[in-house]
Formats: sequence, C-alpha cells, structure tokens
Amino acid sequence: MENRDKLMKEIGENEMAFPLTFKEWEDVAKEKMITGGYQYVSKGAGSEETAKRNRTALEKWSIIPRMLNDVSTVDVTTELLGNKYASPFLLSPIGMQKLAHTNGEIATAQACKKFMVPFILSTVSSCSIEEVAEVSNGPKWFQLYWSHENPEVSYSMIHRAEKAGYEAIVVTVDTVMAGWREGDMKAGFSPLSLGYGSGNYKTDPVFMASLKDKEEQSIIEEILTHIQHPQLTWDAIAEIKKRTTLPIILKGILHKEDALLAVKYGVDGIIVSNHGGRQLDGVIASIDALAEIKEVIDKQIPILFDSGVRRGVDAVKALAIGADAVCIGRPYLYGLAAHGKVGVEKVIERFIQETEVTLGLAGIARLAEIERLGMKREK
Ligand SMILES: Cc1cc2nc3c(=O)[nH]c(=O)nc-3n(C[C@H](O)[C@H](O)[C@H](O)COP(=O)(O)O)c2cc1C
Ligand SMILES: O=C(O)C(=O)c1ccccc1
Repeated sequence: MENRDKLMKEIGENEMAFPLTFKEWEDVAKEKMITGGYQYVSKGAGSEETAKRNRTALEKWSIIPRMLNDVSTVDVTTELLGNKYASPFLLSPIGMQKLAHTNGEIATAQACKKFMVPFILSTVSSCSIEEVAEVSNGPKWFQLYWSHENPEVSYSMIHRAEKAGYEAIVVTVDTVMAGWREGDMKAGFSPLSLGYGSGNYKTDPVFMASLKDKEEQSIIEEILTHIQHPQLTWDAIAEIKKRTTLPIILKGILHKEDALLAVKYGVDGIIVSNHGGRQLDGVIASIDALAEIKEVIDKQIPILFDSGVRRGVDAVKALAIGADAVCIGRPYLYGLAAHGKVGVEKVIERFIQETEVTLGLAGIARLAEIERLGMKREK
C-alpha cells in the first residue's frame, strides 16, 4: 500500500488545488464551460429517470468483502482482447471535447497515455483520428457512428483508424436517433453547430468528396444526417466485420437477447451502457442490465461497462458483478473542463488508486480473483 500512502501525502501537500469528489469536479467544470455546453454534457434525456437510476441502482448493490488475505500489493492489471492493460479502465467516447477545453481530445489522449488507459475516440470528435494518434502512442480505440447515408464514409473512417494504430472499433448502437433532451431543446443548443465536433468528418476524404456544397452550415447539416442511423441492423454489423480485421465492440447493449445476438454475429465484445441516461429514458440502470447479461454471456466475450460510474467503488462493483473492464464517462470530461490534460490525469489516477484501496479492503489482492467477492442487491 506504499502507493496509497504516497498519494495521500500528495493530496494533502500538493493537490489541494485539484477537486477531489465528482461533485467538486463538476462544479469547477460548470464554472468554466458555457451554460448550454455544461447543460448538454451533464443532463440526461427525458425526465432523467435513467440518469438518476444509474446512480440509485449502483448504490443498491453492496460488496460482501473477504477478510484475512494478504493485500500488501493489489494487482489491478487487466487482460482484454488479448492485450494486457495496467488497470481495468478505459475512457468512454465523448464527442466534441473542445466544448470542454481548447485542447479537446488531444489533451485527453495524452492523459490516457500516461496511464496506458485506452482512449475511445468518438466519431464526432473535435480532433481527428490522425491528430490524436500523432500525440499519443498509447492504446486507442475508435468509436463509430455508422453512416447509413453513405457507408463508404464509415469504411473510410475505419480504414483511417486501422492505419493510425487504433486497436478496436466500438460501434455505438443506442444512438439511432437523437435522444429527447429537453434542456437542449429549450436552449436551442446543438454542439455541432458551434463547430466543435467535425474533426473526423472534415478530414475524411470520402465525406468531403461527397459534398456538393462546402459551406460550413451545409457541412454541419450533412454531418448530422450521417450520424443518425435509424436503419442500423445486425446486417450492418456483419458487413463492418467483413471490412476490418480489428475487433468489433458493440456499445449500448442492455437486453440479454441482444448480448446473445452479439455473440452469434461474432462481435468481439460488448459495452453494457445506457449512454449515461442520454438516449432512451426510462430504461434499466446499466448496472442491473450488467447483472443479467453476465449470466447469459458466461465469459464467451468480454463485457465492458459504463453509465453512472463516479468513483473506484462503483468500478469495483461492476467488476465484481461481471464486467471485464469499466469505462469512465462524465468524470473525465469534467477533469478536462476543469484542468485540461492534468485534470484528466488526476481523475484517472484517483480512479485507479481508489480501486486499489477498495480491492485491498475487500480482501482481493488480484483483480483476476474478484469473483471471490459477494455482491448483494437491495430491492
Ligand atoms: C457530452 C457527452 C457526449 C457523448 N458522446 C458520445 C459519442 O460521441 N459516442 C458515444 O458512443 N457515446 C457518447 N457519449 C456516451 C458516453 O460514451 C458514455 O456512455 C456515458 O457518458 C456514460 O455515462 P456517465 O457519463 O454517466 O458515466 C457521450 C456522453 C456525454 C456525456
Ligand atoms: O451527445 C451524445 O451523447 C452523443 O452521443 C452524440 C450524438 C450525436 C452527435 C454528437 C454526440
């Protein structure tokens, strides 16, 4: 626990300037971001039933710890898709990060590299696939919003991601249309129209060649028609699989039958996620869906998890319930908004440290042995 003591000392002595709790990070981010931008990031869809449920459900799950094990070192290394990672964390894809900080995804990718945490770059990122690869040789995955309008644009992006060294393609399946986000509707807020989120489109040769009108406004409109993909079906997944040698991960699976279909269609992993309550409101908490999906998947493919994770304890619960790795969402975006690259680094570092402390106190010396923990859910 030497690391932990070091961290405690650092927090006490040098890091008072940095926020510590999720709420503190959020408060600083709120101050630094434009009002519409903060609202866009922080809110959920509809009446935010699901955004809230993600939290209440996580709090209903409790850990039943083990005692009298030597936990003088806690090993959180994680194997995923044949790679070994230093921790069980990845960063969820979040579009348009220049909305949070002028350095956007460049800063986030650099912070990830420091901890060798995979960064999942969004299709609608403000920085391009290549720009991000240039500043970070750390692990990177690419998130794809399938373009039904012109599948060749999607294949072009997949090809660019392969060429730039990205290790996996994450196909998001819960965003077939825009979520019902009342805050954004009232404010008339659209991050794309601020020009923050077109890095991958503006640098895509197939997309640019397809445009008749290269005026800014029509580029944005074209991007929007490319992002929404109500026609997305399992056939497209099979098609994508044919076009790349990279592993394919489906993000946004909540039903166990869909998890089984994912296995049937030969995908390499799933992310159990409800998009942080930003898409379909009223859906099951991500952590409860994880518990059900874990049962049927039974280790056939890796299961990743996001939505509502705010600290190390949340991550340990997800890992104990059956996730192979956990994706951090809003917490790192607030770190970015508050303190740029260093902010993201602090958020990641504390997630890892708190996870180590939590596992140690729960009597688990190696993450690989987390199945020894009990988990109980209150009604
Ligand atoms: C501002 C914002 C933008 C997002 N953009 C994307 C995106 O471009 N692609 C995607 O697959 N998910 C996107 N997500 C969803 C996240 O990947 C993740 O599922 C979600 O943030 C998890 O919930 P949490 O933030 O409550 O932990 C976005 C989330 C936020 C907050
Ligand atoms: O805002 C989001 O959650 C998101 O995923 C998204 C979808 C389309 C365009 C930009 C971001």
